[in-house]
Amino acid sequence: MGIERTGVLLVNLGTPDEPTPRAVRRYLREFLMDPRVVQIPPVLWWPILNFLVLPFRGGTSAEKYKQVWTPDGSPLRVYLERQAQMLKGYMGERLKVAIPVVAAMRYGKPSIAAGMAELKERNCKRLLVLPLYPQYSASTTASVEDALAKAQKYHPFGRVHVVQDFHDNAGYVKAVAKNINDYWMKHGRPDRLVLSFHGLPKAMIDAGDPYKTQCHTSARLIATELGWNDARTIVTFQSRFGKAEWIGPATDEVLSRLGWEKAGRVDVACPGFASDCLETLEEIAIEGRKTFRAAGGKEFHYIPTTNDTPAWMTALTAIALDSLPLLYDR
Ligand SMILES: C=CC1=C(C)c2cc3[nH]c(cc4nc(cc5[nH]c(cc1n2)c(C)c5CCC(=O)O)C(CCC(=O)O)=C4C)c(C)c3C=C
Ligand SMILES: [Fe+2]
Ligand SMILES: [Fe+2]
Repeated sequence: MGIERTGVLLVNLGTPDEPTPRAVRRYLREFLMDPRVVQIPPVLWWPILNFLVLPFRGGTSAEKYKQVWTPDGSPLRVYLERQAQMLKGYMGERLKVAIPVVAAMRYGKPSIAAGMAELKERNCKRLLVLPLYPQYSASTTASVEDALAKAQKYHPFGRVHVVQDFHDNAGYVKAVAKNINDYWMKHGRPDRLVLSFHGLPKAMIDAGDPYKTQCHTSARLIATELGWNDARTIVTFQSRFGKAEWIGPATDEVLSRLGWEKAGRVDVACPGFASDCLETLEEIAIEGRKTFRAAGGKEFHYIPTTNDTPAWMTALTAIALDSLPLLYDR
């Protein structure tokens, strides 16, 4: 069987349908009941989540989502849909055959099962899955695999290949570095560059998750590409959730210290996110700036992620094309 019967599923984490406490609770309930994400036995965790976490977090989180919501919806979903459209166009140009590309979310809508159903309807027999997580984690990549395995029962494909990560892919590294450099060409260079990745509970790393090592490798490669692989570049981890110990150093603590030390201009980029979302636009661009300035820092810049920039879409196309031969008959 050739390439023409292959469909591509472009997957990201998921986001609420609306910036309301109800919609946010619904989304967080699905997300935080995933045993790959919260590894507390469900009988203990379910009441904690539903009676202690969601009643409060639903409201505070909805307020945060309101600050970044666009007229077309949540930034994560808007970018995912644009990325899927562009990937389809770029792949079609390179392959000279149009193959379907469908966007899906691990939590919320459009679901992975719905994406698979759509590709089956379009007569696809094989599936290339591209999770938009540059660094592998069981909490993200493996969780997408869980959802695929579950949906395979209803929407079976003859063969499925899941891209595991692309943390050291040359196209990814160059696209992130170019994005930062393009920003610097317009706005000048900082004194410090903070590369902030989403955090993870330390226990997951101790259990063998390669995520932290992959983040550090990506950061080193990106900084080297920029000619900044030295003390000016600092790797941090953001978005701590819950009471357990998370990997560090924590982004907010480092921003506080840099402000307090009068370190000069600080730019933050988030190479672990393939598009802007709540965690970059609210937590870094809004809250991170406040933290830095409250500590006495003066100049703070948030550098947007690669989103739908041509360099990133070209790199993503190359990542997809590199994996496609695994789905041909050889
Ligand atoms: C980029 C990779 C991500 C990893 C690894 C990850 C792990 C992880 N996240 C939580 C808890 C939350 N994450 C939330 C939002 C969120 N997380 C990622 C990505 C990763 N998460 C993204 C892209 C987003 C943004 C979604 C959006 O709608 O824009 C949230 C929800 C927001 C909030 O209430 O603060 C939570 C909660 C855990 C526990 C975890 C690892 C175990
Ligand atoms: Fe997260
Ligand atoms: Fe957050």
